[in-house]
Amino acid sequence: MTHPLIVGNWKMHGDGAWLDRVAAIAGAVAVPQIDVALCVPATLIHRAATIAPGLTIGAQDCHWAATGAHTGAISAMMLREAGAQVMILGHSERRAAGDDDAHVAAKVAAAQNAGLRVILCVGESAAERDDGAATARVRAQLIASLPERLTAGLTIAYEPIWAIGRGVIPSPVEITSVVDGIRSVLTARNVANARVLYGGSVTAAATRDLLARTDIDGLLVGAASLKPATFSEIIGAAIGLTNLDRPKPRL
Ligand SMILES: O=C[C@H](O)COP(=O)(O)O
Repeated sequence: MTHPLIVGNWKMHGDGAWLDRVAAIAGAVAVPQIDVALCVPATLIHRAATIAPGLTIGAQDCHWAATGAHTGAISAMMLREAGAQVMILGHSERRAAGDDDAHVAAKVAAAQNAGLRVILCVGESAAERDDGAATARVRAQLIASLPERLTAGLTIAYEPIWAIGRGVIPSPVEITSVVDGIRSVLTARNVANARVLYGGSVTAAATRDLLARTDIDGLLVGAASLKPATFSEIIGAAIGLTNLDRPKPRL
């Protein structure tokens, strides 16, 4: 039986008052048959990891250098020391803010060197989808976003940019094509055991259909992770599916 991985991404939401939400989410995941991570703003990582030791706390970005004159930046090792165990990298919102594939690859290397498990995001734009180029685009982006040396603990999140925060989810055929493309890249890089997540407008209602697919190992959840009740519903739906016969345990 595969353990689905559900990752919440709070993006730039949350202050100290939100630690109650962290505690509530931690309470919903105290079961062994599912992996849940919550990627909070950097300012909350230490406090979240302290109050919810049973919940995997993650970061959302890092600098690619281990140390140096980079005013305002935070290294992967600093985030790990604060309590992060996983790191989202290459999110389309970071790419839109200036990260290119080479930056992302360097950050993946930095995070892995710091001992963090990486959730590497890839996804096509609306125009690329309309051109029928989604799979080719995502494959190319993934190839260019992977560093030369990879260690274990890599997860890829397929997040079509046009589906993020829009209330739309790609068709099963579209997801199959892109996820197959992602897995072919991973196989070529000898990381075929990596998990592949889907992200983009995930809701509790959509969770069952998405996780019933055998090619998706979990979900990256944005807006629906902000409210513990909603996120717990998603987690609950995922737990309910762990009794299904999912043939390919990964990780
Ligand atoms: O990292 C999460 C994604 O950007 C999805 O966000 P969303 O669930 O609000 O569409």
